[in-house]
Amino acid sequence: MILELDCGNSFIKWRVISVDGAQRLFAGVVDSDAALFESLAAAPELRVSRCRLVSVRSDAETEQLVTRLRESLGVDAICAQSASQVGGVRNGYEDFRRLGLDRWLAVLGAYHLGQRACLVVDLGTAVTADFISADGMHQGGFICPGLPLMRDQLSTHTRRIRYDRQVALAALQELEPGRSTAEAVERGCVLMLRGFVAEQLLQAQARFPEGFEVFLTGGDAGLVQDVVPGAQVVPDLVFVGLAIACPLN
Ligand SMILES: Nc1ncnc2c1ncn2[C@@H]1O[C@H](COP(=O)(O)OP(=O)(O)O)[C@@H](O)[C@H]1O
Ligand SMILES: CC(C)(COP(=O)(O)O)[C@@H](O)C(=O)NCCC(=O)O
Ligand SMILES: [K+]
Repeated sequence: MILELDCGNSFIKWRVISVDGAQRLFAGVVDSDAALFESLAAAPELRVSRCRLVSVRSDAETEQLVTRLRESLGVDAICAQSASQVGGVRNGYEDFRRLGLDRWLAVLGAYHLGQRACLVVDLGTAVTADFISADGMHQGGFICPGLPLMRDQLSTHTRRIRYDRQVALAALQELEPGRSTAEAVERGCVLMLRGFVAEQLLQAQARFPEGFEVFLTGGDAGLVQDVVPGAQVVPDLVFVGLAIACPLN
């Protein structure tokens, strides 16, 4: 079994696939290393022989996780590294090492699945958009705060924006103008995300007149899905790229 990990700024997405990659055996989302090892311990008949991961966390945090994986599962995790080119895809950053590794893998995954020009939007702690031309050139992208950062900034920097999490979830049942603080903030922030995605779509239309594929991923992809009716929502997009960047044979 192969253990795959996508360590974002807020959550670790993990999954266990069969060695031939054909089956997804276990999967989960956890908010800490400790919770990851609890989940793995609870997976019945787990036999991990290989492990690969991508992390946008600090080197120290990533090394700590790799050490713990070695101690508890006996596997040496392979970590995705920056590259100026993988297969037919070229990194468009001035310094390719600066492009977030999750973005790079999502770009690799999208181009592999789409086989033509692509727009990739990843909605997590931050929201990122990346453009790839039909011939595999990553053209750069945009970064803005994601939903959790937007709402946290509002509550941190105001005196009277306060509401609890349960109310927040209920507020997102619809997007009419809010009649409470929770509704006004939650819906306002979701509209920011949707507006951002709509703008990326316009940019892609101008950039790729011959046509393009749109990929949405990240924990909040569902909130913007209907802004781009033809979009493919691929929660595992980073893992698709991880398999390309870190082949195990
Ligand atoms: N089951 C879930 N677990 C965690 N976050 C979720 C879930 N479903 C939706 N979300 C949303 O996804 C966001 C995190 O997305 P994610 O792509 O995991 O972020 P990151 O890669 O930055 O850690 C959360 O802030 C939350 O709004
Ligand atoms: C932009 C990000 C913070 C997104 O992280 P995430 O929301 O997935 O946790 C991450 O890709 C990152 O740290 N990038 C480095 C900066 C850059 O891509 O230019
Ligand atoms: K992201």
